[in-house]
Amino acid sequence: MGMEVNRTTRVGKIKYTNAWPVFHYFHPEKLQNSIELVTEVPSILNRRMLDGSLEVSAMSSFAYAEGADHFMLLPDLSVSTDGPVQSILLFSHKPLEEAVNGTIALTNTSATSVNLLKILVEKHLKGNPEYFTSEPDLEEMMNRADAGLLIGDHAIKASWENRGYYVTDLGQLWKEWTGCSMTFAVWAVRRSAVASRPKAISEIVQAFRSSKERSRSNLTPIINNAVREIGGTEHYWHRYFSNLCYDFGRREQQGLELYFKYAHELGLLKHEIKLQIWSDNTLTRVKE
Ligand SMILES: C=C(O[C@@H]1C=C(C(=O)O)C=C[C@H]1O)C(=O)O
Repeated sequence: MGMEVNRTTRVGKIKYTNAWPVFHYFHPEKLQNSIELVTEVPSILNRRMLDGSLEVSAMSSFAYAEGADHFMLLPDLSVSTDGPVQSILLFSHKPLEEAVNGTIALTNTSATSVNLLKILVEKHLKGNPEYFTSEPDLEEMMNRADAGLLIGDHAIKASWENRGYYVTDLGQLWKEWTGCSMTFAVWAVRRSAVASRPKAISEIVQAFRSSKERSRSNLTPIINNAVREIGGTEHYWHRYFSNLCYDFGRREQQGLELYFKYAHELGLLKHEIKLQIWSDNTLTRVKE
């Protein structure tokens, strides 16, 4: 067939610091294919991937599963932790065991973490709370609820303020309960884009992977940006970024599969999910 038409590919970037290493050296203007970068909180990127107004995005792993028929995962990319994450935090007035039978406010910026909380509460802690969705404003949440869930930089900033709340790190609780790692974000591509612009997708995947590798070899520029834009100390951000895993290997995939299995058992996901990962020869298979 003829040449691929160079249409603009819309790519979503997570607004939170946790995704920075994969985006720090991702420079759309240096790529051959035309790219428009959209920076938003995860819940908005999720919606735009589902409605087709983005072709490629970092997004909530839970939202990938909801739209798995339309998506493929990009290889070797995720935001995961094998234990505490420091930025997925449930703040509560009372100890966790009591809070899980009260009222819980959920940030409207997340998909993975709100469902992770539901899994942990129902399956592990045997709680039965009432949930409501809220703007990510801790004070507002704690005025109205027994506990509040924040993610990303909202959680990080709240954790620095220490208002005497109990704090539960969901990455840590998941690890204690299952022994598994947890994948909060994945990078996905719409299948329609795999078919219509394979070269652009290849180039984008390469650019993400090389940004990740470059960031890994020297975190200093990213740490400095975080101190300047969010606050906190170099020491804090060094620990934060070194603790996050940006790969998507066997261990991360197993943890995510378990999360999807539990989500399906609780009726949070309609279908069982099989991870489908894009590769450079995906197109030949899609065409068959
Ligand atoms: C580690 C984090 O993971 C984020 C959590 C997400 C979610 O809960 O849906 C989505 C994307 C991730 O970047 C975080 O926000 O702190």
